[in-house]
Amino acid sequence: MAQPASVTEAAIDTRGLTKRYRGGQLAVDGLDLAVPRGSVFGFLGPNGSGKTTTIRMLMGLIAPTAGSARVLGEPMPSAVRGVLPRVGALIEGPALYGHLSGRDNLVRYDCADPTADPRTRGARVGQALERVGLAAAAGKKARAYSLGMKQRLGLAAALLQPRELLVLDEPTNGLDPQGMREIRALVRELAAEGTTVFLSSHLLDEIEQVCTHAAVMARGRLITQGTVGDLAEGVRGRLVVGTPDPPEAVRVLKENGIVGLVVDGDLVTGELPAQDPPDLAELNAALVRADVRVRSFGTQRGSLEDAFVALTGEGFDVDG
Ligand SMILES: Nc1ncnc2c1ncn2[C@@H]1O[C@H](COP(=O)(O)OP(=O)(O)OP(=O)(O)O)[C@@H](O)[C@H]1O
Repeated sequence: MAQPASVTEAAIDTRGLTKRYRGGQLAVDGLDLAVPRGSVFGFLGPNGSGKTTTIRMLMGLIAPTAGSARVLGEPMPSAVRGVLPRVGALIEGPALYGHLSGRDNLVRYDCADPTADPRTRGARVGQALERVGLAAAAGKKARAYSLGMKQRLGLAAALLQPRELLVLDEPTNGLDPQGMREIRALVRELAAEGTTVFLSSHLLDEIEQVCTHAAVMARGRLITQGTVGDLAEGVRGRLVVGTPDPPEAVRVLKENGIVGLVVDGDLVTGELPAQDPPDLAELNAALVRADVRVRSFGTQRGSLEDAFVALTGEGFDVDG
């Protein structure tokens, strides 16, 4: 039997999506994004690269200047009423009532959702609190919550109903390492249950830890997208040689075409040239022939950060 189009299509699909703010700022420029169903998709870029603007267009909060977006197979923003109940979103910090308890914030939120069944409300609120680890603190006023607890409460609000897609804008922003680990564990758990998760982050290691796929943004443009493995693999690894004779090692490696040599203590690292890279066994033999004592010899896999720097020619920690 043929699958309905909404199941076979990508969870998020944009064509030439563009946003120019009224002040003239081109925040998102011709974005073609394809988020496969079932993926944990990292939307990566430094501050100001256009991530939040994209998410706001995807959720129908602002209209694009040009281009189109489909979410769960439906055009946005025109199908926003039908799409939003199928999507859990955590955008720009949850809007909470400080004088209400965590539990009452969720009840209030659920009451405002016309698709939510009031008969199951109590049970669903309890489950969502349990899920994000706030069951014990459910009766506490939200203003007494730490930043991490507020973030988790926002996530609980997104989880009050089963969702096909979760859209999380910088879900670990401002959290301590323990809070970050908890959110990441929860994301993995949700993904394992089949929910597609689209999360933005400016943290490369976070994307490498939880995501199956990623897209990289810089100055409003999509630099690259694909599986995290492929993105990191596109970057050549660095050669790393451990030796008590760094000056001699540098000389021999240079003679054999290794570039960008750096000495750090007894470690010598360098880049393998893209054209005609030397055979690693031959390289090792050349070091030994020149009486360079070699303690360790190998290549280090390229990281997503290396990929970003290689693709944009700039460091990742750019403040917007
Ligand atoms: N309402 C607005 N009016 C005018 N310009 C805006 C508006 N919102 C964002 N911008 C600008 O658009 C660009 C992209 O901003 P956006 O918030 O989408 O980036 P981001 O990648 O989400 O960064 P951050 O992580 O800091 O939120 C920035 O240069 C920003 O200053």
